Amino acid sequence: MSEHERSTSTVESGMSVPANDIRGVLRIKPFRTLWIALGLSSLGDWLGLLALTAMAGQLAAGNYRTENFAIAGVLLLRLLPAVVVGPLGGYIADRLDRRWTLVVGDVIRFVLFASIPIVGTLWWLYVATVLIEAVSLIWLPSKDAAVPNLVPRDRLAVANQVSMVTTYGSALPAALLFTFLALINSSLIRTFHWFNGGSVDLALYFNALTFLVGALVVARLHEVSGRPASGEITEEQTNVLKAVIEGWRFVAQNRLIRGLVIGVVGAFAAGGVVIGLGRTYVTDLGGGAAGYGVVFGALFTGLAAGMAVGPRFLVGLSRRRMFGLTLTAAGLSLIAVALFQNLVLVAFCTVLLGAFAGITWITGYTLLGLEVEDSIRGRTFAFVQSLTKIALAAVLAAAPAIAGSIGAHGVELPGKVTLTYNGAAITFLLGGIAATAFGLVSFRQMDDRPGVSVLRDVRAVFSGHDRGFYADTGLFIAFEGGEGAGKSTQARRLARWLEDQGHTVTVTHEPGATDIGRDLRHLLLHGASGISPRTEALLYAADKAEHVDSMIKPVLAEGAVVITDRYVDSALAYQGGGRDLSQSELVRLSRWATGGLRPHLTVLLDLPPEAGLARVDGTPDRLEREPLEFHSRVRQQFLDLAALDPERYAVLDATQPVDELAAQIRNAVRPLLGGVGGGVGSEVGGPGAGGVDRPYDRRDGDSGDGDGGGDQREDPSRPGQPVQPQRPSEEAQA
Ligand SMILES: Nc1ncnc2c1ncn2[C@@H]1O[C@H](COP(=O)(O)OP(=O)(O)O)[C@@H](O)[C@H]1O
Ligand SMILES: Cc1cn([C@H]2C[C@H](O)[C@@H](COP(=O)(O)OP(=O)(O)O)O2)c(=O)[nH]c1=O
Repeated sequence: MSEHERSTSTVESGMSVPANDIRGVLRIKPFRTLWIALGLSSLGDWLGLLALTAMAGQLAAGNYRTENFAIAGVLLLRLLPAVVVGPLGGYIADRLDRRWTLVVGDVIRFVLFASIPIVGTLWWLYVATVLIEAVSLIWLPSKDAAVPNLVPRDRLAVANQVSMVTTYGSALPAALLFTFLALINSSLIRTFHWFNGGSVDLALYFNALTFLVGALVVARLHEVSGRPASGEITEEQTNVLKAVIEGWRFVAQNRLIRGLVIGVVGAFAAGGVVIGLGRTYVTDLGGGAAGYGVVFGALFTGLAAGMAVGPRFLVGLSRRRMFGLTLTAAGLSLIAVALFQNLVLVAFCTVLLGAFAGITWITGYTLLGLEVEDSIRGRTFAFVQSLTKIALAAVLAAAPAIAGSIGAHGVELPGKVTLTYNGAAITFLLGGIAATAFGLVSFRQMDDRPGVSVLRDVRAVFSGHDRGFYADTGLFIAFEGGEGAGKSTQARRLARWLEDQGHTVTVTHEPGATDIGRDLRHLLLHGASGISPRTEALLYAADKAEHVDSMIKPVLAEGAVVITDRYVDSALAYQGGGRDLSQSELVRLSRWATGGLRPHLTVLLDLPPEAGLARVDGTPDRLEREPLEFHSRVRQQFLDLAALDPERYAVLDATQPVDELAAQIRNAVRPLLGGVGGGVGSEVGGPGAGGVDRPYDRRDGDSGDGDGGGDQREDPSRPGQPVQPQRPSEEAQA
């Protein structure tokens, strides 16, 4: 294990894990049990979707048109109950014992799924699909309502994130499993006479089994028993149609939301076309059930990859631009899927399609969270979610129907080559063109940098130019966090420790470390009330510009350590998360003010704002007087920023005692002190560390370590040599 890894794991295996850490929530046993049940049921759901569409196609086999209508029927029946009677599920779940609802729901779904291949007719497949959906409509709200009782409040957001990732993330293993089961199934049919079922029977039986196991898992979960307190669920259940109608009013008024809604619906429609017609298209290309599994899996691999790496690119590019661009790219990928009549190429383009759609989706969600005004955010979310459901239902139903009515067509190419384009390919093409158009429209609606070339922006992102830079000499550490998190306390503690080891350290803070800064600080914190958010952002930016130029850069140039109490993240969190200013604009403003200088490490001291504000004494300043929701948004924004670049952050639970925190901070800083202590050779710093031309300044005659951590203060291989800075990674150096 490298020094870096060791220090991170020490930090995280601390007694209390930060509230935003997934492991923390999974350590709660009842939640973990419920999570396993959810995982099984989601796996079953996806497997069921694949198997049922495949089976519907088979049962109606023979005619291109009826096959497509049969598939459309299954997809529509799956979605329709949710759209029409969605809230009813919550209402019923409200009146039943939760554990029994979950167990019985799973057992019923087990029986229904197992019955489908046994009965083996199309009409029973439809009836069972509706019944299964109806049960799911009660099962899911019961599950959702159970979670808040199993998890403490501050971990609820992470718990929801885990549930969401599990629900969608299980599509990929389901696709792999489906492919695998389809292959086994065909060899079973060949080998054994008694196994004379259809090519997906095995998948359906397996699927049934996931529900039975899920039932057994939940049966042991006594913690979820009982009925919810009234009102608990109904809050979650918004009436779909009502939300849509009310939502139109906001959409019509707001350019940003209009662009977002158009885009999100476009992305869903593009994805829906692939799901709705994937089965037919793969058959057209000569692939069977296994091929279908591959394409389906490709879509979700792409989605997952896009969601995982997309936000990293976002650091440099305006989110609004990113949104329209990736949607356009998703549309173009769908066009490529339609034109290439080859299964391998189709699978490849489907990965791209999924990746772009994934980035669009996550960007859209982030935009909704960050840039839509607080007062209408809830309604906008409800509106977008309802609309996507309806769009998905419409596309899933319409696409196979359109494909069925188009039928098969050939295209004559010069040289006597005939390309056959069936209804599915042509529908894909139409869907791709529509998604591309949606992407372009929403780009125009939302562009926040008119007149600036898109190519230049994109190039800047890929060259890393826009991401800022890290000083070559010295070590720059920032402390961030809400009011009273303990930043100044810990900054001083760390400085003392570093000085004891012979480093030259400057402790500073924002705002107000320079002469001009002091005046700005006074204006900002104790000046007249009613300062506009933009003015506030500019004044903080002015303070940063002065701070960086006149203090931070000169000290770093001498090779010393700079520890600052607050830096750019404070602006992004307070002015961006707290006020409603655009994140991308603030990123650019801060970058301009600081010349792009970024800390080698940011220590984020995370704690609930109530706790932090309670620690602050004296008359509260202008920002401390802001309401609790303001401070909660600030906290969330800090956590989001840390999540974008985990290597550069140490996120610590600031409710811990001062000494414990100080030790964890030392652990996080130690690997950056190149040449100090062991394990440097295995550090992740890599080549970047070797290129350092200016070592730290280091006083002679080390005094004691002071923390009893047993650290070595010198590189044993280079006694008496000054220490060299190490960087967590090279990637970010511009
Ligand atoms: N880990 C901690 N636990 C309890 N109280 C703390 C802790 N760290 C600091 N404090 C106290 O909280 C108050 C605010 O600490 P300070 O370091 O000034 O926070 P900040 O700089 O983040 O506003 C001080 O009274 C300090 O003694
Ligand atoms: C640096 C910075 C601070 N702030 C806010 C956060 C704090 O409420 C205030 C700084 O006050 P300060 O008293 O230094 O905060 P703390 O004692 O918590 O460290 O300014 C911004 O809003 N934007 C910024 O860019």
